[in-house]
This record gives sequence, structure tokens and C-alpha cells, in this order.
Amino acid sequence: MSDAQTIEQLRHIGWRGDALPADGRRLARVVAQHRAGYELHDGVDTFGAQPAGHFLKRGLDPAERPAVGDFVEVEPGKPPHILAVQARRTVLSRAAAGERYERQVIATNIDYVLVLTGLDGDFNPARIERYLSLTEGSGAQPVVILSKLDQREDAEACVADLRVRLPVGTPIHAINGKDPASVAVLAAYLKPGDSAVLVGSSGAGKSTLTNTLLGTERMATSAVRSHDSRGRHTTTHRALLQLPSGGCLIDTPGMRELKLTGEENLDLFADIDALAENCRFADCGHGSEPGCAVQEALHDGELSAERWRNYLKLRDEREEQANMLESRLRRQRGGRPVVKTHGPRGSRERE
Ligand SMILES: Nc1nc2c(ncn2[C@@H]2O[C@H](COP(=O)(O)OP(=O)(O)OP(=O)(O)O)[C@@H](O)[C@H]2O)c(=O)[nH]1
Ligand SMILES: [Zn+2]
Repeated sequence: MSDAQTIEQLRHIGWRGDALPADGRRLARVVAQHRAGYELHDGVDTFGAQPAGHFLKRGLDPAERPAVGDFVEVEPGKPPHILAVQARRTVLSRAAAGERYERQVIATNIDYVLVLTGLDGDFNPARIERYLSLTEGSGAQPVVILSKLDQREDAEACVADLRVRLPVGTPIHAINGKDPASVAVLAAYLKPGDSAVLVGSSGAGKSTLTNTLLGTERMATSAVRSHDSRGRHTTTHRALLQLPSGGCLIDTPGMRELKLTGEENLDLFADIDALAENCRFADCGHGSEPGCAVQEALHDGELSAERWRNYLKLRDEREEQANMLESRLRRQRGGRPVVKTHGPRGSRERE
């Protein structure tokens, strides 16, 4: 840990505050979380730290514990202890894998979520929509990055397809992650003091892109098995890296089991909701009901069957997560029912 801490140093790691803590406390950013403790960066050095006892109490919402990207107040010592987590600017979370519902913070204080997909066999618009739904409500701006531009002849068609599908204004960049000139277009999201998190399935090219941005061979990359485009899982923990551009980049592990939290609005599919408003029945199941506007749009080709299927899948999953969230909140409040955030729409007939 360095001696004198300056605001200037903290700006380099993305801090936006204006007053240093008193009481001999220091500020640092969580760059990685291990089983054995936290790895922090104070703008000069990296060092290990332990959470103070109150973070370990049973029953504490895991979201209140320090997470990667957090700015924390640290009491120097051997080892240093994390005493408090500063208010978060943005929070990226997902539902944790497993039976019980649990919201897991992936990263905090993130300005941009770089959603990376390879243009090789990995290319999958539905997965991109899933990632974008995950960024909803996080406060961070999603940016779609298609890597392996050199591996696909009809890349322009893929980009055009996405432009139609994704909300207007969503940045989409096709790049070759191995080529610094091609990657330069991402500088807009990695300006000094900005923080970006890289998400994408294993083999998408996260480590490759990170290396090119760093200009070094810092992350281990693995060869992809060519028959299914999936790489071996090589990233072992979340890490926050300072880039030569002045920005900070967080590299997350594979994120295979990506679950919605149940709090999403699925804004990406607002057009489908708008369509459904025109169904004759307010509780239309969009199956064989007469006057179903969705079926009509599917028939006319205005709505593609593939997008409709993906919407239904995400909606069901969101509903399932929302129910789990509700029952958990009810347990916490001693059995009293809580107001649902995403209940079924009204079931009146609209005629
Ligand atoms: N041709 C080409 N190959 C790429 C590109 N980006 C990544 N690759 C290759 O794709 C394979 C997987 O890339 P990685 O960077 O290891 O993928 P990753 O997303 O970090 O994978 P995990 O660590 O498993 O999450 C490697 O063989 C890379 O060399 C690209 O833009 N063009
Ligand atoms: Zn309908």
C-alpha cells in the first residue's frame, strides 16, 4: 500500500468522488474476489484485504458485500480490512445459478457493458438479447461487439440483422480482436476514468481482445475446438485491469449460466408488448384466440418466429425468477405478501 493517497490517483481507477475519507481510512477499488479474500487497488498498488466482521454476518444480503468494481474504505493493517462500501454508481447483477433465488452482483461502478460475441459459429442474436436484458436497469450502457470479423464473409449481413433487432441507438461494432487498428474503435468506451466490463461466453475472444487493448500478453488465451467454437475456460477470476488508454476493464469468467434477476422489464421487446396491446382480449395467450395481433404479425412477417420464441423464453424465465424473488421477499418479511413488480397483465376483456 502506498503512503500518500491523492484524488488524482483515485481518478485513474475510476473514482468519481471528491472527498477522501477521514480517520486514517484509505480508498481502494476491488479488482478481484477470491475465496481467501479481496484484491484491492489504491491507484498505485495492488494488495490483499479482508472484509470486516459485519460483512460476514449470516443473513446479510450478498449484494451488500464488497464486489468487484466497488470503491471501499480500508483500515490499514496486517491484513488491511474493508470497513465500508461506497455508494455504487451502477450495479450489474444476475440471478445466481442454483435452486434458491439469489441475486449476485457481477460488477459495480461500470459505465459500459461490452457484450462480446464471435462472428464464427458462436454468433447468436438471441444470446446478445439475453445479455442486453441483463444490463437493463444496471445504469451502464451496453455496447455490442462482434469479434472474429476476419472469420466471417457475410459479417455485414449479421450486423444489419442485429441493427433491425436491437433497440435503436445500441452501438454495434464488428472487430478483429487480434488487430489493434480494428480494436481502436472501442477507445470511445475506455476513456480515462471510465470503466467497462467485458461479458461473453467462453471462446468469444474476451482474453484476446483484452490482450490487444493492454498491448501485452497478460491474459492466457486458449485454442478453440473448431467443431463447436467453444474455448476451454481459461479465465479463473474477475479482474480489473488498467488500460493504457486510461480506462479500466473488468474481465468476468465464462458466465455460462446467465439468469435474469426477475426485475427486468424486457424493454428490448417493447414492440411486442405494443403489438399485444392490440389483441382483442386483454389476457390473450397469443395462441389461437380470435383477433390476436401477435399471430397476425407473425403471419405477416412483421414479427419473426425466432424473435417471438426468444421473447417467450426470456419472459417465462423472468416470470419464474420474479416468483422466486417474491417468495424470498415474503419469507424475509415474515410471511406478509408483497406487491409484485411484474404480475400478470390485467385479464379483462377489452371489447
Ligand atoms: N481470427 C480471430 N480469432 C480470434 C479473435 N478473437 C479471438 N480469437 C481466437 O478465439 C479463441 C478464443 O479466444 P479467447 O480470447 O481465449 O476467448 P475468451 O472469451 O477469453 O474465452 P474464456 O477465457 O474461455 O472465457 C482463441 O484461439 C483466439 O485466438 C478474432 O477477432 N479473430
Ligand atoms: Zn394475442
